[in-house]
Amino acid sequence: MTTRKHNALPKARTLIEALPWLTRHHGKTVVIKFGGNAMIDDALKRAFAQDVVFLRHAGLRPVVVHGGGPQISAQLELLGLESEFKGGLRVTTPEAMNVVRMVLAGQVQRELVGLLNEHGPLAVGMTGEDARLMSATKHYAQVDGAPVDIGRVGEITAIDSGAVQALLDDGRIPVISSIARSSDEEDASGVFNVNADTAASALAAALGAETLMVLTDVEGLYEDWPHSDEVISRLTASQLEKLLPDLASGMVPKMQGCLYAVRNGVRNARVIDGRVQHSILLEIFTDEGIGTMVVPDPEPATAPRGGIAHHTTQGAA
Ligand SMILES: Nc1ncnc2c1ncn2[C@@H]1O[C@H](COP(=O)(O)OP(=O)(O)O)[C@@H](O)[C@H]1O
Ligand SMILES: CC(=O)N[C@@H](CCC(=O)OP(=O)(O)O)C(=O)O
Repeated sequence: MTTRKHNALPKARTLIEALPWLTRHHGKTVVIKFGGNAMIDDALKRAFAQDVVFLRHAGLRPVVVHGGGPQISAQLELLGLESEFKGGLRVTTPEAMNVVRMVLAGQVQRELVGLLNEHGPLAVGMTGEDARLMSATKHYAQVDGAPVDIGRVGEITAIDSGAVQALLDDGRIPVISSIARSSDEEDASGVFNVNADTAASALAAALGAETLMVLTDVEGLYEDWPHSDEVISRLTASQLEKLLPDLASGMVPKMQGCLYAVRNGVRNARVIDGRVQHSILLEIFTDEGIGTMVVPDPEPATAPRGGIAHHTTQGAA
């Protein structure tokens, strides 16, 4: 005879807590940006893949846009090439462009596609070059108010999301590298390096996604980085716009992307801690939520009173 002691109530409670969120998100598109700095170890990458597959089986339409900044820098270093950033963007010589393309499409994307496909024939990798997904023109960085040439860095001019929509309709999970084709006639065979946060936000807007979720290596947007441990839990587009000039380094394209997304039809944009295993599920399916959420400005008639919401956490420098 075998006996079993039942203690299923906490598990059932967790599942029931997810019910309203499952109902709310069913059929909705979620663009998830997986930052290179959040891809710390194999366990985290596997948990990320499990979460994305979970979303897909729960009836959402997840799209992954991945980064790979640290991985590109490591490869450039191996080749004896230095990494330089201006205005948060990599100065991309034609030589570096080949490395960016090789690392993003040939290494990082392949690894994520492989991890997702351990769960079934789900993931399909693309770069922005495929099916004309992303077209771009040369981008000049703004340094001290002046435009600076940073090489083959692209500014997105058009998104053709048809192939991504078709993959989603077919139940697949698109995994996208942020390389764009040139939209300039005199540079027809050229390609551009696009910041992955920027690419994810442009794609989220083009797809009419419900949510843009950006996984990075901090808990969210700190109000007074690097001095304070206060994470801003929720803010409106206008509140974010006022903070933008004071933001530094990698947070600049991230928060610019969140602002662009919510101003172009995405219902909310969130920055969450990719170092926490299963952070995607915690954010989407539990009542607490983690990280920072940016929402569109309220309609004037329903404008809430009060300022930016915060939660204090451990860990900021
Ligand atoms: N206000 C801020 N709040 C949180 N992080 C900030 C802030 N300002 C700058 N940062 C920096 O931005 C980094 C995240 O951007 P980045 O390094 O580009 O990550 P990813 O590879 O995930 O895109 C953080 O690790 C932190 O060093
Ligand atoms: C123009 C530019 O800076 N492109 C980025 C593309 C990768 C990226 O954005 O990766 P993370 O999200 O991990 O930072 C780069 O070359 O590093």
